Amino acid sequence: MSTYVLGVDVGTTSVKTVLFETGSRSVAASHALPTTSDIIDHNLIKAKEQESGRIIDTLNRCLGLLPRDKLQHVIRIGLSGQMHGVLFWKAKSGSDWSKRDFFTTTDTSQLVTWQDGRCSSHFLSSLPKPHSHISVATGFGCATIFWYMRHRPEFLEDFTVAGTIQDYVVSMLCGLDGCVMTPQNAASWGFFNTSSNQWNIDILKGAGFPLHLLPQCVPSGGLAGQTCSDWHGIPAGTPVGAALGDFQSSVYSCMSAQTDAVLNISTSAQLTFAMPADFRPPDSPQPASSISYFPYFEDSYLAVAASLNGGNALATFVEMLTSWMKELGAEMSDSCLYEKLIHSALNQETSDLRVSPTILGERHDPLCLGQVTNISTTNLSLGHLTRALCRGILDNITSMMPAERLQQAGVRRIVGSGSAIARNEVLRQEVEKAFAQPVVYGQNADSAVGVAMVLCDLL
Ligand SMILES: Nc1ncnc2c1ncn2[C@@H]1O[C@H](COP(=O)(O)OP(=O)(O)O)[C@@H](O)[C@H]1O
Ligand SMILES: O=C(CO)[C@@H](O)[C@H](O)[C@H](O)[C@H](O)COP(=O)(O)O
Repeated sequence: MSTYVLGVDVGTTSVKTVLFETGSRSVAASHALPTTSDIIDHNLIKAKEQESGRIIDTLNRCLGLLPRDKLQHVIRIGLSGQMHGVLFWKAKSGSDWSKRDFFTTTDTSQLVTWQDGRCSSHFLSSLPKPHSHISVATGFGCATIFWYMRHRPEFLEDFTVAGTIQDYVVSMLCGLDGCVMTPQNAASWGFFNTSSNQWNIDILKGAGFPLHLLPQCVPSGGLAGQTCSDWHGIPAGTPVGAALGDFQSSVYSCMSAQTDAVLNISTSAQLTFAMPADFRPPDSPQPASSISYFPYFEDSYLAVAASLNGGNALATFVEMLTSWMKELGAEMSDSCLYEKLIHSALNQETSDLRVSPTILGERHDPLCLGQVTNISTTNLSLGHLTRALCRGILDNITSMMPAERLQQAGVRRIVGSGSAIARNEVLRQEVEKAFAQPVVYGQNADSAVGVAMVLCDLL
């Protein structure tokens, strides 16, 4: 009889689910659905929040699409998801299981995501200096909590637990009172030391930070508990892994050699390679560096250029066109627009138009926003713009991780992953032009596959 590991990735744009067959180590079924959970709040400039209830509803629908007979034979569950973000809930009442074998959200806040820009450089410079090699940026969980502490302390009084969206799902599945978090996600919140795997308790305490909101740290690849109830046909008592970062999970799904670099483009974009096993990060943060070192498994690290501007730059372009067309009295679905844009750029092999797509800035240079330059009368077609935008996304990430750095690290191959790459041939063409090394492509729904593989490897 076949058994499966369920892998779930709660991404910024979509939820992905896969059933990974343990015997053949292959994907038996998978689904992805957009969450359409973005909250538009004109009162809070630069806020980027998502409705956690809609994300969980999408998760329920996505699981409902998987074959029930196979779900009954799931022996482990792994979750990954968007890092850095934070949501808050009340212990014991964060979810409602009364609707049969799935849960919905109850006393939870919205999710403040990694794209949130409410913490200005001025605000960040007023925070204590972390004892960590990772500097704190806007959109990082601890920075967001500090922001609430200073600007809306009454908001925090409503909640007793905090975590990333993937940690929340794990807590609800296991019926935990608190939240457990792996170093992969904890590092993404800031004020976490990856050498000792501990929060900067003394520094945070000194600054009046609400320490009870810090999750308990458990190893990446470890278990958080067991399902407290039947879940979409998966029997109660099934072991659940502590949630991983989507970045590390996508790398796990497709990095097969030490000489591979992985380029993932989903909503955001990351270009990364594995550091040698004996690498240890510097003692203090280097906020001006475009390369950071994120914990992988055990004591190992990935060097990463983590760009805030990946597939979201294309999505913003599509949104902009949709709103212009609406004003002009025309309508077209997003998927139709993507198809037409990609088609027009495939017919426009190069462009002298230059698009710098850094609409969210970058963590090492938050004030450097997007630009369009070299505009002439002959390069204004949709084909030119789409081609230049795709090239700009690649130019930006390769400027953050220069070719010499990849060469020095001995990178011999680029593995492309993420659905922005999988669904966009123009982007794939630009990826292939951007690197001296050959490019191969990973699986679809990479992070969900990766986290399922991690849980399978624990068997
Ligand atoms: N119909 C489409 N055709 C091509 N690309 C698309 C389409 N819809 C979304 N995308 C791209 O996919 C990106 C989202 O990828 P996804 O893997 O779902 O993100 P995440 O893992 O962050 O949730 C979008 O930002 C956009 O660039
Ligand atoms: O920024 C980093 C790491 O610092 C990224 O690896 C991290 O995955 C992203 O910020 C978020 O997790 C969003 O991921 P995604 O939804 O774009 O897949």
